[in-house]
Amino acid sequence: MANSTQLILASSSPRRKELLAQLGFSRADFNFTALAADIDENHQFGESPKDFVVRLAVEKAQAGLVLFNASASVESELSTVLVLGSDTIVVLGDKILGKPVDETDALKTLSELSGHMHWVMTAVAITDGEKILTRLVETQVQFCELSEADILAYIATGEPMDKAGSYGIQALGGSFVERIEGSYSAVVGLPMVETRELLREMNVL
Ligand SMILES: Cc1cn([C@H]2C[C@H](O)[C@@H](COP(=O)(O)OP(=O)(O)OP(=O)(O)O)O2)c(=O)[nH]c1=O
Repeated sequence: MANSTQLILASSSPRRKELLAQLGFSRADFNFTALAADIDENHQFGESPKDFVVRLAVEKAQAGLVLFNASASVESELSTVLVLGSDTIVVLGDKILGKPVDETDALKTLSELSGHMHWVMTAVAITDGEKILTRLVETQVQFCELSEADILAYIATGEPMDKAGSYGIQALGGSFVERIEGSYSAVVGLPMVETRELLREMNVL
């Protein structure tokens, strides 16, 4: 990674941080800074799930750039800044399922996912302040049948509360997943292949 390029991950997700770090294996000088870019994540009336998730990834990247620039030192003003944002949603039929607002909501979501196939959509956006590149990755996930007791025991672990669709495929929630068709890393929050492509296009890797 050129010394004059600073990569920022506009995310507070520890999973995205881990996945992005894994992409730097071929560059000893690969590094990035993570900062939380809080945006309004409300769905707009009439917006398709695909447009919604891409918009949020773009807005996170743009908000991250604004935040970074606001705190940048004179030295860092001389370098190129690239900011990466990402967003994940679960889509069941025509319903968008984000993170649960509370345990009752998690129970409702997991009951709906039980025994059914849903889509996980993850978008990634990277910007240098002038251009913005995006990728959208859609993955099909089939859940096994869950009893209410299974769901309540899962909710009691606390795992669902910060995750889209109220589950984490990378942890206990993985035991509900019968099969997936698509990108595992995208379900976890950052599609590795597509993110690597974007970083290559921006000359980071
Ligand atoms: C479906 C699924 C989602 N998730 C996570 C990925 C995302 O972190 C989260 C969805 O919320 P997001 O709003 O996409 O991200 P976030 O709020 O966690 O982080 P950021 O600061 O980048 O906005 O759900 C899993 O960890 N495992 C899964 O199996």
